Amino acid sequence: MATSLPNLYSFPNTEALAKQLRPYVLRCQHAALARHNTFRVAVSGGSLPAVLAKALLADHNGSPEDTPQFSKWQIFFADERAVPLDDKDSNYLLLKDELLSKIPAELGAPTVHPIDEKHVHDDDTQALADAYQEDLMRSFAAKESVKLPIFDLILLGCGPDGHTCSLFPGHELLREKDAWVAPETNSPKPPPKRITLTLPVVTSASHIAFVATGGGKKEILKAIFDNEEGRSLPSALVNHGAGDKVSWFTDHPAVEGIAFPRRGSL
Ligand SMILES: O=C(O)[C@H](O)[C@@H](O)[C@H](O)[C@H](O)COP(=O)(O)O
Repeated sequence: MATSLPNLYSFPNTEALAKQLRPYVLRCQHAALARHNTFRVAVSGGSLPAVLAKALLADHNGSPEDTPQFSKWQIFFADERAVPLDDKDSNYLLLKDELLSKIPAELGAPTVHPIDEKHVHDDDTQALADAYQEDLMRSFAAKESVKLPIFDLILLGCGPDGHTCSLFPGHELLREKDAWVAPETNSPKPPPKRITLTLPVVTSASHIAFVATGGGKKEILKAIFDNEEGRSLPSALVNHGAGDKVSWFTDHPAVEGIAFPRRGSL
């Protein structure tokens, strides 16, 4: 467990949030490119892709610090539903519609790692998870074997029940220690069959950012940040496991009444 605390940022609205998310992501990009000339990032579904697009596709000033170098990005999915890539429930399709299809040619094209469609209709979702884990192993381990993949950045949402990725409250999967990617066959949020990065992979990332907006998140964020009983919620477990590597990008309605100290800017 980390001894440091997560950073909780709060902004008046999604536009202001996106303006701050941009330099945060680009700082992670520059640090990663300096270290290994590639930027490995994992993204969730839900409302995140739209906010990320707002941040990254905004007008830019052309300086290297303010420019996404998408040709050096490798984009993975923090979780994905067991559906074909053109299904309306696919997180890949969501990201494609919101962001990938709108990247101007001069910013380059990222390498995207979708799930292997040939396993989406298997009765057992394990094969889909295994195939994705093999993709991660090829992408992260190169020649030598690594214990865990270290993402440069993982971008997450937080559900109204405190779930993140497809890690749901009380599910056995929260105790997974060995697998990098695991199946979830009983998701309370439809569709039920999914794959997800596991908690050790999430907390090992260099940077982890949550985006959570709207008054509908107020109760659960209070439980995560202020209440002892919220400690076992999946999003709180990420906070406890990764400490100040975690940054929460919220709007004011989502954190109304929360005692945990907030920061106004990065
Ligand atoms: O595929 C999924 O269902 C998502 O990855 C999921 O984990 C999402 O991030 C949260 O449910 C928050 O969603 P919102 O941002 O839409 O509230």
